[in-house]
Amino acid sequence: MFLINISHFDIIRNILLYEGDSVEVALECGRGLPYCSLPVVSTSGYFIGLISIRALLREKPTAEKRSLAAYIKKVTAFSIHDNPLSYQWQGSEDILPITDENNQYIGFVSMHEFYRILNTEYKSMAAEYSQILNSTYNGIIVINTEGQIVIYNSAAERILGKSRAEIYGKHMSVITDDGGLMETLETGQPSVGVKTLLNGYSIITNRTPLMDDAGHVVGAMGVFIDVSDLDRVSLELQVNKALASELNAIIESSYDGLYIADREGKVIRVNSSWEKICGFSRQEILGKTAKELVTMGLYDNSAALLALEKRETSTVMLEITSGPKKGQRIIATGTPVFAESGDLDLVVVNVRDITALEHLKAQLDETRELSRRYANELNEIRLQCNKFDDIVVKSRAMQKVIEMVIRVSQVDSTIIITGESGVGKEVIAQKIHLLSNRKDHSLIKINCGAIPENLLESELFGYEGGAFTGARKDGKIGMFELASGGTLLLDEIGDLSLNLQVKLLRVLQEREIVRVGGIKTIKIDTRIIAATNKDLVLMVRQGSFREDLFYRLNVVNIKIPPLRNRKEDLPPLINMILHRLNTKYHRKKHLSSSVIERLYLYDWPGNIRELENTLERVIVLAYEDVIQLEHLPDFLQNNEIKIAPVILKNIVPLKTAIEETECQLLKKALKEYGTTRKVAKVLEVNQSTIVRKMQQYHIDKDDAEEHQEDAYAHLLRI
Ligand SMILES: Nc1ncnc2c1ncn2[C@@H]1O[C@H](COP(=O)(O)OP(=O)(O)OP(=O)(O)O)[C@@H](O)[C@H]1O
Repeated sequence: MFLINISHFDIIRNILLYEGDSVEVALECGRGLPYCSLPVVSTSGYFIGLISIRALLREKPTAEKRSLAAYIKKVTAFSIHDNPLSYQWQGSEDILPITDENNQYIGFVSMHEFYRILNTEYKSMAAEYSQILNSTYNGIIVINTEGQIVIYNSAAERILGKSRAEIYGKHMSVITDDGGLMETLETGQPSVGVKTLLNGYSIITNRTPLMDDAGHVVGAMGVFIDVSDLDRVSLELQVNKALASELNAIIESSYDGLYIADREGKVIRVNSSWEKICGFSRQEILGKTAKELVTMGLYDNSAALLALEKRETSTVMLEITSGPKKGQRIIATGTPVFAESGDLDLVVVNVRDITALEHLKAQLDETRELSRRYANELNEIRLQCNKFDDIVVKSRAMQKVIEMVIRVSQVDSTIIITGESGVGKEVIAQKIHLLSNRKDHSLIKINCGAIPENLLESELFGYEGGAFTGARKDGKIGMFELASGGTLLLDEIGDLSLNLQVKLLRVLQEREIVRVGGIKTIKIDTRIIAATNKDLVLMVRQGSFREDLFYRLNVVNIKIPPLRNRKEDLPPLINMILHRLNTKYHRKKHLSSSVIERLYLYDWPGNIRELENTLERVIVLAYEDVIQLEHLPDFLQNNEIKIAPVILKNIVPLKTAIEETECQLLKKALKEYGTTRKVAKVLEVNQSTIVRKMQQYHIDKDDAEEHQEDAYAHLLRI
């Protein structure tokens, strides 16, 4: 392509003249030939010059032979190696002599032939140049000195969005954005690598002025390199780079040690955690195969190897067998990663220091143990709750009592249970005993008020043989000893004589007894629970109960509120007692709603025992299955029952009694009726009086019930 050689031309070799030839020979030789000139060659074959036949013919013929030498025109021959394209023909000769590099004459080419071939060559060159121009990916525009577009290739059409037909020969100004080509034409200055956005394409332009041999600007060429694809690729590259650095950060920041092996098991990547856990640097292992690492004795097993072999996620426990972490136990999981083709691509191995896991396991075990203990305790509480199935614990006041019972049952401290007759003191003492560690031993109850003093002493302490008249010969063991390991309930403790109070105090202090008539002290392991419906504080004040004994007994005081202060317990109590009685007497009795209402309104001064007795009497005596008002005893038939009598237990100043009565009345009414308006209506006073009285007695509507019991205690203490 574009490489033409003169040897490709039709070289005429055998028409020539020698320098010694005469003019006549030359004329003879040139006759009939289509050439005006002929080459003259020396005898040694060098090219000398050209002879113009026409010039010879113009000469007058003479008789003597004339030498050619005078007519030879010196011209430069064309070397066989010269490029015909660069040949500039300036003379009038019609042949071109050809010589070799040593100026040895070869032949000649007719000028006609020379230009014909050159012309053909130029045409094909032009076509090829055009092809090249149009097939180049870069847009090329060439303008002449006038700024007219003379070259405009297909890529330029694509980039500028204008066809060649529209543009060709037009002034560059037809293109809105000329890419600075006119400027190049004007300044003659090239500019390279200017990036612009042209017609939506990202373009780099190179502008070059076109110069002639004299250095004049004869045009300008602009090359527009479309880098839109490049930009896109570079954007993709940036995204991929960011993704890679993100991945890198994730891998590096992983708490688990990670190493990645290729399909041959060769380690291609390792993170810092892996280095830390295993004690090897990445330089030591990168490029080595999983098998080599085991053979080298770094560790004794390989999850990567296993995953490669099995082609599935595999976990192994391994031990580091060399390096600073020698002896470290590790859990490693190898996960194979497959390419879309299904071929195994990579293995990702995740390692974790098992010591941390073991630590976690220990924590888990501890937590499990803790929850097992809690579950047991919960179970225990549930069991304890079941132990209250046979009694009613509905009201908040009774729930508080039971909570206390559960707590005190776990310790051996002395307890005093106080409350009116029939509220359930003995029941509570039994519960404490049954819930305590002493439950497998006896609970012995002794009523201190029911036995004469001298008898009570020997009952409690026992006696030695012959201690007194009528005493057994071999003596008798007392209640303190009998209840050893168990519980002794001293009921009606308020009825204990002062003499026995001293003795009891000693037992409580020393935890030992001396039998009546004996001298030997006997250690006892008996829990003492005392119970009374008397006001021991008052008795202490009056001197009928020893203060020191009172404090000894009063370590824990369980106060059971009277039934009238916990009416929520009444319906379930009625149900429970009815069920028990119906079973006992094989009846199916139930109460009419008016009876239930009447029972609710009654104050039950004899508490639960009174309720039990009343219901038993009704169940036994009534014929009908549904108990009506008329079946109730007289004291319950009274319609005025709603107006509860004020029970006076002690002599107190009138003003105090009135105030306490008012206070109790208000609290009770508030509890039952809720609003001051309703209370005012029931108590038949103004609402403002109720509000004023509440302020006077510092009554908060919510704690009316809570403080009821304390109010009684306060009243009794006066
Ligand atoms: N919460 C309760 N639920 C069901 N029955 C109860 C409850 N409290 C007490 N009782 C029953 O009430 C009756 C009287 O109880 P308990 O003998 O324990 O009272 P007390 O206070 O010891 O009486 P006293 O002072 O007269 O000795 C018993 O039959 C008992 O079973």
